[in-house]
Amino acid sequence: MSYVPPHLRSSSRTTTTTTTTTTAKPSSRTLDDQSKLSSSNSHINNDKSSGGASFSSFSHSNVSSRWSSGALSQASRARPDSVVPQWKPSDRVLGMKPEMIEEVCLRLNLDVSVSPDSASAPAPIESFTDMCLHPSIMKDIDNHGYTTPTSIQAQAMPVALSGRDLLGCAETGSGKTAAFTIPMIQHCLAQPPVQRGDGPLALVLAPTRELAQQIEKEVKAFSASLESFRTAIVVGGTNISEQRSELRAGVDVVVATPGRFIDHLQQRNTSLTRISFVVLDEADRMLDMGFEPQIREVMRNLSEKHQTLLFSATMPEEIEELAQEYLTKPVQVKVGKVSSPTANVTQTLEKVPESEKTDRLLALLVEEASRVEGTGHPFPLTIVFVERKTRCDEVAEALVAQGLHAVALHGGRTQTEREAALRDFRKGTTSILVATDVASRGLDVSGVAHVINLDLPKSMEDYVHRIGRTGRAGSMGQSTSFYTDRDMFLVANIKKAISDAGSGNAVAFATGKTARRKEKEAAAAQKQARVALSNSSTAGPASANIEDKYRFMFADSNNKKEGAADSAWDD
Ligand SMILES: Nc1ncnc2c1ncn2[C@@H]1O[C@H](COP(=O)(O)OP(=O)(O)OP(=O)(O)O)[C@@H](O)[C@H]1O
Repeated sequence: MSYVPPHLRSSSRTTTTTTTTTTAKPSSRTLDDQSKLSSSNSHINNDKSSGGASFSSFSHSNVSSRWSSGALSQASRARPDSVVPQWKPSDRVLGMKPEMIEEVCLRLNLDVSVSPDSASAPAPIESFTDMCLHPSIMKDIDNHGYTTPTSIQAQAMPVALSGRDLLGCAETGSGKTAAFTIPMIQHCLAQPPVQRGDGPLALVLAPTRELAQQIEKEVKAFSASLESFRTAIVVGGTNISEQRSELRAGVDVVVATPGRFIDHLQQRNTSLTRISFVVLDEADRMLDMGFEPQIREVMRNLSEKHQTLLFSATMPEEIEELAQEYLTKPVQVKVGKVSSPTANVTQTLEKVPESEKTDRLLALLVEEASRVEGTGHPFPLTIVFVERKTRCDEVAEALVAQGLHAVALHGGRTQTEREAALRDFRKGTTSILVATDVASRGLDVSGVAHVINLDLPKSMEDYVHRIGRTGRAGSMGQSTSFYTDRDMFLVANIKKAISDAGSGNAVAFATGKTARRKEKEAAAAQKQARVALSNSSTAGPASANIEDKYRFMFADSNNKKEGAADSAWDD
């Protein structure tokens, strides 16, 4: 196959209208659901500060929110108090001795810590049965095919079920979603039923629409057997009026991107009044994307008695700052080394001049296509990450022109296009997804075999999340990253990760603002050095002899600061 450059081809993308996805089940919670729940709970008290106390005396009078009270039409009706489910694990777990707990933590590679003035963390639980969950949730866990909790689930679930705040960190693809989804549903079942005009009982905020939609599916899956459980997805790019009716009717759980959720609060379509369970998934990404004001606004206006869970595969210092501000005596659960690439992915680095990247990508993919041809196997699902939206379209077009099944996913496409791209990729009808960082966090597509970084990301954190789209849930994956001279600082880190993984030594990277500043400074210093070298080796200020491979560094388009928003902004 020969490569046709993008400028010689025509683009025929169409724009379509938007849709909305919401879940509504008819009636409010049945008595049966609640009686099953109380039988699955014990009668110990739970308290965030002590590890167990009752929230039953909770009152909303101290909530100073613009949105939290009186936001909806039925504001005059007294809101029921939130309840901390009086949960306890099985007697077997309750009887575990400290040395047994230590042995389980060691075996599951768990690092659990609490602040000195708070109660110790609940014991990790190695079976779903030992969690004494509502029978319908147990049924749905079974239907989902989960037999044993993953390490993060083993520890995070009992923490969440006991009403404590949590800072959870575990590698990509390790099951963090169910670690909060399952306890969240159990928590909601213990609350007085939601009525029309009530705000939700639980809120999950996620950085991108795709991730929010995926989490909503997971909530639905684990609440499928609960007749009355209602979940709403609230993301930008979809029909706001349908979301409004859904929210006003009253839902148990809202899964949202921050911007759109704030829109609904401002329009008084929902409120924070009844929220007693909050999850910030990929919180560091939300901060990166500029959602900090929205997150703070929500967190500041919540009722006093609520529990908060923060999850990510990387734990930059901003997250720890956020945790300090908004978590009350949290239990910190870390699985393995924090912020390191998953050991399930074989990482390869390849130096490719900027101008040759697309050709090299095509060669790689065409070679792969010939390898599977005639074997009866489909082309392995592959994600190609690029830096910018425009490049994303160009690369996808280049691949399609070669007869490969590729589609672009980025924040510049319509919601319908984004959903269709991901749906086709999930189904396998499109085997190559060319994406910006909008797809780098949390996306779980089973069978992704290869992640290719056509452009390296800006930080090690993003690298860890990107390559974590493969090698999930214990499967093995492969990553190939192209790099140029401008990426040398990041490349040094990746090389270290590869050599450490080779020696069985997962390495934790410095992450967060400081690390990113250092990465930027190092890149700028390298660039300056190259400019100086280039100037001194050429005849004059025109620097006409800049090698082609360095030209991108001087081109105007390269200086345009499109920022994280270009790759991943969502609302
Ligand atoms: N206990 C379990 N048993 C079997 N499969 C599981 C279990 N828990 C989660 N999984 C599966 O593992 C995959 C990864 O889970 P999930 O998407 O929650 O990972 P994650 O830790 O949130 O990853 P990321 O950091 O990339 O967001 C999913 O396909 C999920 O269905």
